[in-house]
Amino acid sequence: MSILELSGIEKSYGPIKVLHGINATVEEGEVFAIIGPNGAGKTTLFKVMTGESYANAGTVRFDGRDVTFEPPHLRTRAGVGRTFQVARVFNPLTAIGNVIVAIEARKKAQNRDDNPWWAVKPSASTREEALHLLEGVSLAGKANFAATDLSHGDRKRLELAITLAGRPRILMMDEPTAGMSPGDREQVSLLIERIMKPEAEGGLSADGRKLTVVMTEHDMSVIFGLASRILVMNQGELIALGTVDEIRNNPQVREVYLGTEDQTLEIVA
Ligand SMILES: Nc1ncnc2c1ncn2[C@@H]1O[C@H](COP(=O)(O)OP(=O)(O)OP(=O)(O)O)[C@@H](O)[C@H]1O
Repeated sequence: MSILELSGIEKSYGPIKVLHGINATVEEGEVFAIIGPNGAGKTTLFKVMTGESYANAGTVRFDGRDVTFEPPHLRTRAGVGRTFQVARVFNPLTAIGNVIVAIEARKKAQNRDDNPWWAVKPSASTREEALHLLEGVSLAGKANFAATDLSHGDRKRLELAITLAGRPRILMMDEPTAGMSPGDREQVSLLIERIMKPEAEGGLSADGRKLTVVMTEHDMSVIFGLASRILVMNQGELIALGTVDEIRNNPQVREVYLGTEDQTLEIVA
């Protein structure tokens, strides 16, 4: 079943049109990657999906509901989680403190409780859930570190735990491996594969279903290792949408993005 549907998405900045009628659906449980050269419109399309930017024409549906003009915080509440190129964590708190606040925020939203979060004393079950999430992203050993003392990679792990605390149905990841070494990138790929699984299978998806992931990413080995399907953009147009093999063998994609050198493709083979 489609969890996200984009129909006829157009977007302009002033007189300049940067998205030209994008149609695509994201299926539940898949890793859907958006790739393309610099300036192709990937980030703009991603923001239209998260609500950080609104389309000038077309519709965005999440779980069958029209969310085209719904702001990000309401989409988050409905199950759209989001991570950023530079991890957004709350520096004054510890790692576990960050996750506790996110869990309490979710519970408050569920209970429609307007008490300020700082009045909350976390329950034992909240602490347990926070630790479980930190374990899931391999950060339990640093639960009591101040967020500000964590490395770049660990901050990304923490941001992931914070986002998962909201129990999203779809996880929108903007370049999850940005600024990482090749070894760290591989770790992140393995982590994404693992956390997507339902909890019963050792993952962190809380509702028994596989989590859906949408990502923009420049590292082709990450994309080709993880993606179920890939959307390729060029100059605001969707030029291809298909499986890894279909995209790797698409002559237009090779010409505008992957390169025609066999060497380029061997690296990611
Ligand atoms: N806020 C903005 N105002 C005006 N033009 C913008 C704005 N944001 C993006 N653009 C333009 O829209 C086009 C698409 O940009 P976008 O950032 O979506 O591309 P991208 O594929 O994500 O690029 P990159 O890989 O470099 O991040 C570019 O020409 C860019 O200059």
